[in-house]
Amino acid sequence: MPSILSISGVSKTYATGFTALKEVNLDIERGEIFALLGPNGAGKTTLISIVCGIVNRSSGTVTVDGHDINRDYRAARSLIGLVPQELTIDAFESVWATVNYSRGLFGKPANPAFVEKVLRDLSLWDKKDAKAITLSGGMKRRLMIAKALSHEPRVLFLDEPTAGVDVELRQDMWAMVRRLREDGVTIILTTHYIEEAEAMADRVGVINRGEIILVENKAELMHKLGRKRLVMELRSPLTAIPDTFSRYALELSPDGGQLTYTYDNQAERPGVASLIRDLEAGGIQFRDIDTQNSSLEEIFVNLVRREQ
Ligand SMILES: Nc1ncnc2c1ncn2[C@@H]1O[C@H](COP(=O)(O)OP(=O)(O)OP(=O)(O)O)[C@@H](O)[C@H]1O
Repeated sequence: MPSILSISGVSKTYATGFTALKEVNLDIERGEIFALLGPNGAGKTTLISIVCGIVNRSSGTVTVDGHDINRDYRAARSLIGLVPQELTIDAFESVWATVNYSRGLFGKPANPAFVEKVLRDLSLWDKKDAKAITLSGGMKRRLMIAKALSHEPRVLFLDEPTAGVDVELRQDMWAMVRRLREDGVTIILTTHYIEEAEAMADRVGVINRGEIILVENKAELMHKLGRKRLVMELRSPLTAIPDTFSRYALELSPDGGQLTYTYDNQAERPGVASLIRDLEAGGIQFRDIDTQNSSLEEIFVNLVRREQ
C-alpha cells in the first residue's frame, strides 16, 4: 500500500536566506507512529508547517494519501490534524464550542456524536461546557488534540506534545496517542526526548540542520543509541592507555586523569566487570567511578560526526 504521507525533495529557504530544510525525503506508513527527533532549530516545525500548508516550500512535493498539497490542497489538508506547540484556543469559548467550531472550519457537517466520542476519549466530556480559561494545563493540551481531531483527520501531527508537561500527564498523553493509533490514525510527533520516541514510536527519524540524517525502526535505533559510559577518576594520571587494554574502547582525558569506557546498553553487560578486574590487575587505581547515559545532544553530535 502506498505511504499515507510522502515528502519528496522538500527544501525551504526563508526570506532571510536561511535554508531550514535541505532536500528532505520521507515516507510515512499508514497507521504508524513516527517520531521525528531533532535538536532546537533542526527544522521539525518547518517541515510540519509545510505539510500543513502554513509555510510554503521552496521546492519538492508533498502528497497526503495521494493528494498533492498544492494542486489538491483542500483534500490534502482535510486529512491532516495539527496540534501545534503553542496553545491556540479561545480562552472564553467552551470546550464543546471550540471543537465544533474547528470542525466547521473544515466544512464538515455537524456531528455531535463524533465530537462527543472525541471528548470522551480525551477525558474532556465532563468539561464540555467549561470555558477553556478554566481548564488545567493538561486539559488545555487535550483540548488542542480534540480540536485537531474534530474534522476526522487520518494523519495527526503532534509538535512537541509533552514539552514542559509533568510525568503523569506525559504518560496519559502517550496512552492516548496509542489509542488513536488503534483507531487507525497515523501519528507523527516531534520531540526532543529520546524516552518519548522509545515509549511511543514504531519508527524514528532524526533531523539535524535541515537534513534527515537517519530513519530507522525504533528497536534498531535504540540499539544504536542506547549507549552508556563508565567514567573513572584515576588516582594517578596516565600518559597513555596501556596496550593490554586495546580490546576495550577506552578514552583518556587530555590531562590523563580520567578514563571513559563507552559501551552498548543493549548488549549483555559487555565486560564492565572484567575491565575493572583488568584495571586492578594492571595497577591502575581509580578513586571514583560513575555511569552516565549518553544524552540526545551527544547522540546527535555522534550522528553528525559520522555523517561528515
Ligand atoms: N520565518 C522564519 N524566517 C527565518 N528563519 C526561520 C523562520 N522560521 C524558522 N526559521 C529558522 O529555521 C530553523 C528551523 O526552525 P524550526 O522551528 O523548523 O526548528 P525546530 O526543529 O522545530 O526547532 P524547535 O524544536 O526549537 O521548535 C531555525 O534556525 C529557525 O530560526
